[in-house]
Amino acid sequence: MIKNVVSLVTGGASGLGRATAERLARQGASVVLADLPSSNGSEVAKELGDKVVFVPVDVSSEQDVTAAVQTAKDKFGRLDLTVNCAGTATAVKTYNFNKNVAHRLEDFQRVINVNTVGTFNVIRLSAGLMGANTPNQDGQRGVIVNTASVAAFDGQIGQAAYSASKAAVVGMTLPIARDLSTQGIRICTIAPGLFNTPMLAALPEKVRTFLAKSIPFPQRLGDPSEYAQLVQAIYENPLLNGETIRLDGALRMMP
Ligand SMILES: CC(=O)CC(=O)SCCNC(=O)CCNC(=O)[C@H](O)C(C)(C)COP(=O)(O)OP(=O)(O)OC[C@H]1O[C@@H](n2cnc3c(N)ncnc32)[C@H](O)[C@@H]1OP(=O)(O)O
Ligand SMILES: NC(=O)C1=CN([C@@H]2O[C@H](COP(=O)(O)OP(=O)(O)OC[C@H]3O[C@@H](n4cnc5c(N)ncnc54)[C@H](O)[C@@H]3O)[C@@H](O)[C@H]2O)C=CC1
Repeated sequence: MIKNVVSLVTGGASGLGRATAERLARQGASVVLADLPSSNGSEVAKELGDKVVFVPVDVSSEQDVTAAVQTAKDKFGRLDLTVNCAGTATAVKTYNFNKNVAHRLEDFQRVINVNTVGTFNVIRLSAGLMGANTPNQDGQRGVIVNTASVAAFDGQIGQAAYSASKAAVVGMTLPIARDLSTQGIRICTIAPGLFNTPMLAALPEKVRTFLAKSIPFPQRLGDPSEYAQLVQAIYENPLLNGETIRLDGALRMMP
């Protein structure tokens, strides 16, 4: 079912987005791979073949995302699947009493701007192009998959900004499913646990080991291909809509 699908994958140059672009391309889908101009998206797109096109995008920019959606239309004629993987994290306490310093407001705003505003920006502009599709026999015109995090539910010390930004993605999932239902566009959110990507590699080794040991089963970091597998399952199952799915080996993060 993935063959001939036209997709847009944000954050496609690295980690979960890259694995998703790879899986889609391998099965014959076309991919608009959107990532920051500073990323290696251009090289990744070349590696993945002719049907993968890199577009430099900051997901929080209306102009950039409009250009990415337009690329899907110009190069491939339509848009069937959008996967929001672009994201950023920070780890700072709300108030550090040892240093007598408050969490910088700009850091909080930056994380919300990319993870929440950026995700919504991509959703709203993708929906416009998907709405022009001819519906399938079930009335479906398109599918959107977002990426939250288990931190939306059990954020740790230092995760106020990140957790808030991801909880907002969880929160927007049902109302957007309702908004887009008239056009037959489905939307689901994946809340990953701990995946072996460059983002997680930024955590101190001690924290990573501690976190991995706290996963009930399987007691290891997730492989990005396992995230991509769920994206495909969501695309292929017509009844999945308005839901957030934890993909975490039953992890519940400690404070
Ligand atoms: C990416 C996802 O979507 C999935 C996830 O959410 S993965 C979970 C991500 N979790 C985080 O990012 C945790 C964020 N928090 C932190 O990094 C830190 O708590 C903080 C930097 C915000 C503050 O740390 P702090 O209280 O000032 O203490 P700090 O001096 O840094 O650390 C004290 C000790 O506790 C450890 N520690 C801190 N946070 C820890 C945690 N969450 N788990 C285990 N150990 C931790 C430190 O490694 C350190 O150990 P040592 O003294 O032996 O070096
Ligand atoms: N790795 C993990 O364990 C988990 C990751 N997540 C989420 O999954 C998503 C993907 O994360 P990873 O692949 O791990 O991280 P990553 O850091 O490997 O990849 C993120 C990609 O997003 C891009 N990006 C960042 N800001 C952007 C912006 N403003 N516009 C366009 N692209 C931007 C980066 O350039 C990068 O290529 C993120 O939303 C992250 O919060 C959630 C839970 C766990």
